Amino acid sequence: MLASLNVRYVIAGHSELRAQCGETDEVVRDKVSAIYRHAMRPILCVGETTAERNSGVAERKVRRQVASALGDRPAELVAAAVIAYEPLWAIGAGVTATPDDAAQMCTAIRNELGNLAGVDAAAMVRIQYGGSVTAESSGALLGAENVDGFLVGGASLDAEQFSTIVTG
Ligand SMILES: O=C[C@H](O)COP(=O)(O)O
Repeated sequence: MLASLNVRYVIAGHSELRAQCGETDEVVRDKVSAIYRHAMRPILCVGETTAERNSGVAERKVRRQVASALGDRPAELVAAAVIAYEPLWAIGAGVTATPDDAAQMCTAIRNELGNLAGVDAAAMVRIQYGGSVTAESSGALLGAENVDGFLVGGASLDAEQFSTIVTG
């Protein structure tokens, strides 16, 4: 149905669905398969909880989410994916990851994509940051290594602010 409406991008693995609707890594992989099967592109959401960050397993968790959804797929499909790194502690929280934190995780994601599909495919993947992005924080975050754009939530409800994020 989405494909027949000319939808091009579909979100999979959003943290709320993972947390509240039992969307496991296996379900996310199946969703991503369905998205590709219908010639659309997945926006794969990944991210860690506060507890996972504090206990030092954040990067391992996020890499596992990426590998589970995109591993063993043709490089051209991996290249067509968008990854949204959305740390759960930042979503709708008014707390934004620092540019350094975002860069560190987005670089780890790019490296994992390189392991899965090669550096050329990995370089083509758009990696977004999501989590309390505002017009004030967007400039510095966009300057962070391997942050290619944003998945904006609350700030998109304010036309002026969203416009500032889009135009820079
Ligand atoms: O899914 C959540 C959004 O992408 C991020 O929402 P937020 O910008 O309100 O934190």
